[in-house]
Amino acid sequence: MTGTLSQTAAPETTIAVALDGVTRTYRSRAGDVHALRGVTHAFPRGSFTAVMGPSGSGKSTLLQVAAGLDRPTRGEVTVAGVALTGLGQTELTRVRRDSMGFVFQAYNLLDALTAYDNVALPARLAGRRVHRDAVIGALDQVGLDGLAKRRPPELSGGQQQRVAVARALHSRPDVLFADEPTGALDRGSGRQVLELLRRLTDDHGQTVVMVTHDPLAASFAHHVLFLADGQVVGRLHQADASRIAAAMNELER
Ligand SMILES: Nc1ncnc2c1ncn2[C@@H]1O[C@H](COP(=O)(O)OP(=O)(O)OP(=O)(O)O)[C@@H](O)[C@H]1O
Repeated sequence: MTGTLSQTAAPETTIAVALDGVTRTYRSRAGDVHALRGVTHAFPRGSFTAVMGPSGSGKSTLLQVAAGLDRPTRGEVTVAGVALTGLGQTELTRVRRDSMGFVFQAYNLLDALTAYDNVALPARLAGRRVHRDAVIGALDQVGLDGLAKRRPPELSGGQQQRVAVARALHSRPDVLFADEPTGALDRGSGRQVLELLRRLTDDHGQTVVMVTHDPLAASFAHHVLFLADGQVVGRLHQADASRIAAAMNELER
């Protein structure tokens, strides 16, 4: 661990991800676009939060900035006690690799590799030793330990997405970021993935931050954070899909 990281690390924190006054302005020839305007929010450890809001409200930008894939114009992002601002690219890459997992709408699995090898691949690419128990453990967590030798084309869409979740969990991340993880799935498969994300938080203390357009998907989360025009405009706790849909309708009016 580098000096910067050890100075800023606070492992006892109950906050997995904190955004403090985060602004992100895109500068373009047509003028400035204020994608995030002073967002302050703490994602507690072991919580499942859905981020919702109308198209263009800043959801993807929030996820990118929280995950250190993009830097805020102003404000601070802290992940697992580490302040990301001021970290160099190498340190940032290391924090991302060690503390964060990512799941996207597209599973991004390699068809030529088995489920096992897809889960192990990021660690292998990073030159790290792969422990069989850890890979099987990650597949077990997503309910696929019996299918470790299958290749993606031999799995359903929902099973493929669960392999992608296992791959993200293999590094034991502090936080799992998911961007529309059920966007490409039918309702039943999507439900399995959402139940899995909820179980990971309830039973294993995993923190999950998920961007979604779908009120039903968001209803699996503990908390829903609503964005509009780059700002946090509402929060719901343990809400059902109809309540979330009503809140979205209000925002889209
Ligand atoms: N690279 C960029 N350059 C300029 N403007 C951008 C860029 N990326 C996003 N924006 C703008 O920032 C605002 C927020 O975009 P963002 O993608 O975060 O919204 P979103 O809520 O995820 O939208 P959607 O639901 O449509 O995916 C939008 O006005 C968008 O046009």
